[in-house]
Amino acid sequence: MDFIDALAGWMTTQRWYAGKGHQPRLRILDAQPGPADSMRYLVMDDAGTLPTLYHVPLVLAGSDDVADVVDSGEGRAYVDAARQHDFAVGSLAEMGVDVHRVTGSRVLTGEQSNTSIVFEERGEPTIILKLFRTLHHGENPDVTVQRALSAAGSPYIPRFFGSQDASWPDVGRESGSAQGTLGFVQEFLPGVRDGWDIALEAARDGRDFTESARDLAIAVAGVHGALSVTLDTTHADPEVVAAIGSAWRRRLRIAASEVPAVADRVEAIDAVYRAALDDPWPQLQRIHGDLHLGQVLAVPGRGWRLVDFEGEPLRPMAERALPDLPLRDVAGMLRSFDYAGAVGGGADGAAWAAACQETFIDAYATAAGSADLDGTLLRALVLDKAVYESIYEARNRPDWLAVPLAGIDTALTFRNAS
Ligand SMILES: Nc1ncnc2c1ncn2[C@@H]1O[C@H](COP(=O)(O)OP(=O)(O)O)[C@@H](O)[C@H]1O
Ligand SMILES: O=P(O)(O)O[C@H]1O[C@H](CO)[C@@H](O[C@H]2O[C@H](CO)[C@@H](O)[C@H](O)[C@H]2O)[C@H](O)[C@H]1O
Repeated sequence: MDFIDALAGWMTTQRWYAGKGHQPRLRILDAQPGPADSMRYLVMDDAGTLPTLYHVPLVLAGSDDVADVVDSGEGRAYVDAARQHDFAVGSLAEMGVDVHRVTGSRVLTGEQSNTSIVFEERGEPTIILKLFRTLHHGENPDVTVQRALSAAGSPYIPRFFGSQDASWPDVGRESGSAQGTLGFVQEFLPGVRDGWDIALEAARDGRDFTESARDLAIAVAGVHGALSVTLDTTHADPEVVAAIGSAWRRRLRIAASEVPAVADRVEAIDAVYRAALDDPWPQLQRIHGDLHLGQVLAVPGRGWRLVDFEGEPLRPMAERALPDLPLRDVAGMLRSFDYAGAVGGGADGAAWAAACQETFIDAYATAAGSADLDGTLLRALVLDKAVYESIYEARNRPDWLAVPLAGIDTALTFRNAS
């Protein structure tokens, strides 16, 4: 088997491989020397509807009797460099971190669309490096937003330590090359649990979660307030509003073509979009962009922290870096309570979710930093999120498709009643 076939075979087994549902068609766009004798392969997959560029650092091991093998032969093997301590520490140093106190490293396991490595200093986990696996031209929003929040002293995110960019050939650009983010480093928060885990347990047991929902709303509003003063904002000119409206409708068309139940509701959903597009809009600003309970971490004794500001994975990267409506994040959290209520399997999941949603909205409205809560706009954004989720679930977790579909019906019923 040649190298490219072996690479394709290995990549499809990785959680971060985004091309689920098709056979990869790979070509190596570039190979750049990395730390600890590694080679960063920048690998284009042309098989999907849009080409995807993957970041695949590999290192040659002297024996083929090793773990994480990508390709092997003649007693040697290419292995995943991300799982090699020397590569990990070398990358950390390249991102500007003093590595003298680092005593160990390990790759985080779990449902991750990137690869995160946790480092110990004197035996204690203190640093986390997130290696982006898909690369895009332009700085990754995760870096732009977390660096700005950290510099502003926001208490609602982990502290930002550094990042690293790379350039690669791109015949589609006038300059002939593209530049984007390979990864970044931040403070590791020990002993955290993510909000999804905690909420699901509470929903299952029918335990009140409104106090946590209130604290979450305060954290989200605090992040919005800090971002509205630290990064660019845009006036919602008619062209900007029209562009966001087109993105809603583009998404609705994709969902309608993949999910019959959405196709049946296109007109009703579009009526809500029309009303929202006719409303006066607030100033647009940077936001989280894919906020849900899985993106918030509870730090023992210190409250909530938001992570993963990369935006929705199904959205084009250029769109994710634009100023947007803070209510998009509010809508994301409201939908997430709905998910936890539905998936938790408690006696009255719907009532559990409704109590969290009500508390979250009330607390957000009065918290420092919050944006104006326009009901029509919020309803459109809740629908847009549920439409996005219907595509996400149809493609990744068909068993859960009923959750966003029920969310769409609730949002439409609410509109008819008002
Ligand atoms: N600063 C941090 N401290 C502790 N754990 C973290 C930190 N950042 C991320 N994590 C853990 O890693 C998981 C995945 O992080 P995330 O940024 O969402 O990665 P991805 O974009 O690959 O999904 C989080 O759900 C959390 O469990
Ligand atoms: O991979 P990411 O965490 O960036 O986000 C994607 O996957 C999420 C699923 O894990 C998806 O979130 C949806 O499911 C959550 C429960 O697993 C739920 O809390 C969210 O409300 C729901 O949107 C997210 O939309 C997707 O972008």
